[in-house]
Amino acid sequence: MKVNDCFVSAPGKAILHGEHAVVHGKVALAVSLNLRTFLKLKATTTGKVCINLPNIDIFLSWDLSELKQLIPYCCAQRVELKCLDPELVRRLREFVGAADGNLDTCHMATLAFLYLYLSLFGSGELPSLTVSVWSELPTGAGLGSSAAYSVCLAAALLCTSGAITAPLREPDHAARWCQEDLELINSWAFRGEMIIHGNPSGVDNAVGTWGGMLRFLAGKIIPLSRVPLLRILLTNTKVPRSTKVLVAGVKDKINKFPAVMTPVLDSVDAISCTCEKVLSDMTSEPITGEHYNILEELIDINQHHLNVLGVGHPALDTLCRVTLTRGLHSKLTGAGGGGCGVTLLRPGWP
Ligand SMILES: Nc1ncnc2c1ncn2[C@@H]1O[C@H](COP(=O)(O)OP(=O)(O)OP(=O)(O)O)[C@@H](O)[C@H]1O
Ligand SMILES: C[C@@](O)(CCO)CC(=O)[O-]
Ligand SMILES: [Mg+2]
Repeated sequence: MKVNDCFVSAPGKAILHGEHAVVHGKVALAVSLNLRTFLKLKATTTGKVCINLPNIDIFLSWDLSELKQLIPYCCAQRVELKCLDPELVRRLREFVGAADGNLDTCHMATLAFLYLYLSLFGSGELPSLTVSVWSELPTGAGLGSSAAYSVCLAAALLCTSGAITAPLREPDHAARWCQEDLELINSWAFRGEMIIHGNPSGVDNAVGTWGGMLRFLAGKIIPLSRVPLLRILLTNTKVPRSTKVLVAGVKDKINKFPAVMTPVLDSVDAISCTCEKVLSDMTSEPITGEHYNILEELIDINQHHLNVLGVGHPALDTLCRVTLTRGLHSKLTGAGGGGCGVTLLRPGWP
């Protein structure tokens, strides 16, 4: 099968408030970054599928004949948006040598690629192609690298399979898909995230798909257009961590102490809603120091909550302490446990 070449990109994100709580049905506020992941898909005649992932040192190729062996297991049922095909996941784990569940998060990227490739092409002829993905985002540092990767894979493979059309180029050369195509991309990116994360809320792939700033609640995505210009400093502690492990740890804590943890999640929800209200006020009335005082206090309270949820790290504590000596307020962003923090900069700072 001969397919067209394709080049796509997707942004990373920062979460202002609501990480972890959003997995448990609470509100999150997130914004896209001008750091992107890029994917180039090239049609080949080698009879192979090759994947080059230089950021995580993975370079693999398979003969189409090997992959065809997996087809009878992948297209029997149309799986629902919110769940993976468990039989295909099991077969793929076996295929990549991780049947015992022993797969590091880097190799989850391979599994996510194969899952999407076989799900989208399994009912027809498998195309021979080479996919290369590279990113400006640090991998596994809280800036949505897994979601940007999954969005790129979903967009390129859907485009190549003919499920969505190649986007029309606008005069400024920024190509855009229609809403329906974006929803399809988002739903397949969510499956990629399910493989890499285990139990994602969907907020990261939503920002990676639509960009801009949005409010996310239980799968519902509301773009926020009335927001003031905020200056946010990103700091990478360079402490490695895995979102999958951190999300599972929070779930365990909630199961162990439901009466203790539920109010914490409710409070994070209220922080997101209060922050959203203040941001909206800042677009309809003159911005004052009081607006910033509230935003800073919300950041401090949320950072304490995230420590209570068990996703802090001494390096993040240091970030908060050091920035506070300059009068600035910081919190972790994304899954925490290391990775990146955000610091709100007041206008005119320093
Ligand atoms: N450029 C990339 N190439 C290949 N795989 C990637 C790339 N970026 C991310 N990944 C996949 O995503 C995993 C990291 O995802 P993880 O969710 O733990 O961190 P994150 O998405 O950067 O942070 P967060 O989820 O907190 O925003 C990597 O181990 C790899 O499987
Ligand atoms: C920790 C988390 O809330 C955000 C990771 O960027 C996980 C998720 O929402 O899927
Ligand atoms: Mg992630």
